Amino acid sequence: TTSPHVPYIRKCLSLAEQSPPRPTNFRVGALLISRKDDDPAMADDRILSTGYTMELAGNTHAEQCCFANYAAVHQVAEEAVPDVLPVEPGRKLVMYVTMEPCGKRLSGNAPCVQRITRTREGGRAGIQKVFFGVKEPETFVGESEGCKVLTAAGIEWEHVSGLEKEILTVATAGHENGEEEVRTALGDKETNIDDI
Ligand SMILES: Nc1nc(=O)c(N)c(NC[C@H](O)[C@H](O)[C@H](O)COP(=O)(O)O)[nH]1
Ligand SMILES: [Zn+2]
Repeated sequence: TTSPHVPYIRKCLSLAEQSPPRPTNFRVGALLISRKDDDPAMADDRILSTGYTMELAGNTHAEQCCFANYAAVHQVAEEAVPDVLPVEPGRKLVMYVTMEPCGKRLSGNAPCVQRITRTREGGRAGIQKVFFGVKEPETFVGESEGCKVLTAAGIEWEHVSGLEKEILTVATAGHENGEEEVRTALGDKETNIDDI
């Protein structure tokens, strides 16, 4: 059976498809959701914001745009998002992203895990769980650190499997040899000698 989270990842994928292809990053989509506790059918979910890579001006990431869009609606700067996220008894905040939030960026800009963990500063509940459809490939920063940082901040995360190939194909559409990158990331190592 497929995970009930797949439709959310698919929605993030449709966001990612709106991202302008670039060789220097991945095309990613993100959703910020308010979820009722003990609602396994997730029937009472509220989508608070969406974002995709380079949706907003500059070298912006999907999660960054998701927060910035929410901030704009609440007339604050993106950095002030933690102050305007809803705090409602019996509900929690979760995030869906096609790709594991970045723990490091070659540009040196603030990584998205930092934007996520800071929602919990000052004793706020903030974002409690992050669901993503694929781990970040090693293309830019090698072994991804995102999940480790989330865990260290007490934020749960879950890899929702099933859409890896689609996610990686969209993510690498602007890359020189995206197909090769996808195969490598999927672990389809070249046929090795003893398989012949
Ligand atoms: N989770 C995530 N969401 C995105 O929207 C995005 N573009 C990436 N990409 C991760 C990748 O590691 C960085 O794109 C490179 O490290 C280059 O860094 P910049 O993007 O130029 O800051 N990751
Ligand atoms: Zn990022």
